[in-house]
Amino acid sequence: SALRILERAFSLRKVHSIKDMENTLQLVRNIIPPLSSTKHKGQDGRIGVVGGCQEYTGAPYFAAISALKVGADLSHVFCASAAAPVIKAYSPELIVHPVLDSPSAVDEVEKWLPRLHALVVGPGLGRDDVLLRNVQGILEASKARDIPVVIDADGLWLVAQQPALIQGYQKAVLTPNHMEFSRLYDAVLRGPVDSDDRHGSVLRLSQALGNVTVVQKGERDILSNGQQVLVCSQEGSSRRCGGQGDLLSGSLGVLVHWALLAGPEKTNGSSPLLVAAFGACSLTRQCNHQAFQKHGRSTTTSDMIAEVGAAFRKLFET
Ligand SMILES: NC(=O)C1=CN([C@@H]2O[C@H](COP(=O)(O)OP(=O)(O)OC[C@H]3O[C@@H](n4cnc5c(N)ncnc54)[C@H](OP(=O)(O)O)[C@@H]3O)[C@@H](O)[C@H]2O)[C@@H](O)CC1
Ligand SMILES: Nc1ncnc2c1ncn2[C@@H]1O[C@H](COP(=O)(O)OP(=O)(O)OP(=O)(O)O)[C@@H](O)[C@H]1O
Ligand SMILES: [Mg+2]
Repeated sequence: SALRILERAFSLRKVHSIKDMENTLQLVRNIIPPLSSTKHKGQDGRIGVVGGCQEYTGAPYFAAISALKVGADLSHVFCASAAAPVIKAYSPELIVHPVLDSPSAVDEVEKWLPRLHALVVGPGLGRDDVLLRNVQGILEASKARDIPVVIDADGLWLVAQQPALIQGYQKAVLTPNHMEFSRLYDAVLRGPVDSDDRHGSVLRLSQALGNVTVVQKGERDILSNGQQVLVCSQEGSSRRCGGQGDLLSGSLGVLVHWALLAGPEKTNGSSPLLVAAFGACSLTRQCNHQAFQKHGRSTTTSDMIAEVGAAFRKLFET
């Protein structure tokens, strides 16, 4: 019957996608640098998070600590002055610069850029005009130095106002949630998203931005660089506490650096940034799954961060 055929087609697609997922996970494993006694501090990643303001201090903390837990050696936060003491007090592991609301913010961050491998721009940034203008300058300076940038949260708000800021920049990855994707899509393609065609929508947005890598987070994550489309449906949970996106963008900062270092030979011709993004999505969802098994409805993002080590081992060190 027609129903049978449909069922069969669906299960075949499912089998296929599990195989695809496994193949892509293997590419992620290929880009992970081996731990070695001959490396010096900093070699496995110096990451900067640009975000954190009066209202939001958790988001930049989650992103920056996740980068460390995934394997970066040093994690910096460039935030507004009011957020700095708070973020420092959360963690002695982070290097916190209270510069984002200073008139010399761009210069202050630019001093550090030669020593950073990737920037994560937006977690907890807020939408204050002064901060956004400074972040615009930081993005321009990062592009001029060819530094990879992951743009999330309010960084995406800025990009929706000024898509030209990242248009065509091959080292940018955008990580919009549902709302952020609609806003970006509307700003760039001047029309509403076709909710029946998520693949096509992500593909078109990436193409319209000049092949910038786009990760649309959701029940399944859809990733595209304007050429290829990947789907990540790693099992997570139904718990949707705030901050999971910050864990994803912070992890992605490190993975992007590792992927670009490894280069396309290690990713079998696939885009390194797409492979990195797939790794960060899988890892975040696996952390969510493991934390939910222990904590159920009381799961919070801190519980997920406590799972990064075990989740990483399970997915990538098998
Ligand atoms: N601990 C911290 O410091 C944290 C701080 N964070 C920081 O907060 C800042 C703002 O970020 P954001 O994500 O809240 O963005 P924003 O555009 O205001 O959208 C929010 C609204 O969108 C909607 N909505 C969402 N999903 C939807 C869906 N699937 N389908 C439909 N609607 C959906 C929903 O609207 P509602 O249901 O209320 O109508 C929701 O209220 C940013 O800096 C970020 O980093 C966070 O990282 C968390 C941890
Ligand atoms: N319905 C869902 N089922 C399973 N996983 C989901 C679902 N929605 C989102 N996720 C996962 O949660 C993570 C964060 O996505 P989400 O859409 O919550 O980001 P966000 O809104 O930016 O989060 P944040 O609160 O940090 O700002 C991603 O890894 C995504 O895969
Ligand atoms: Mg977010």
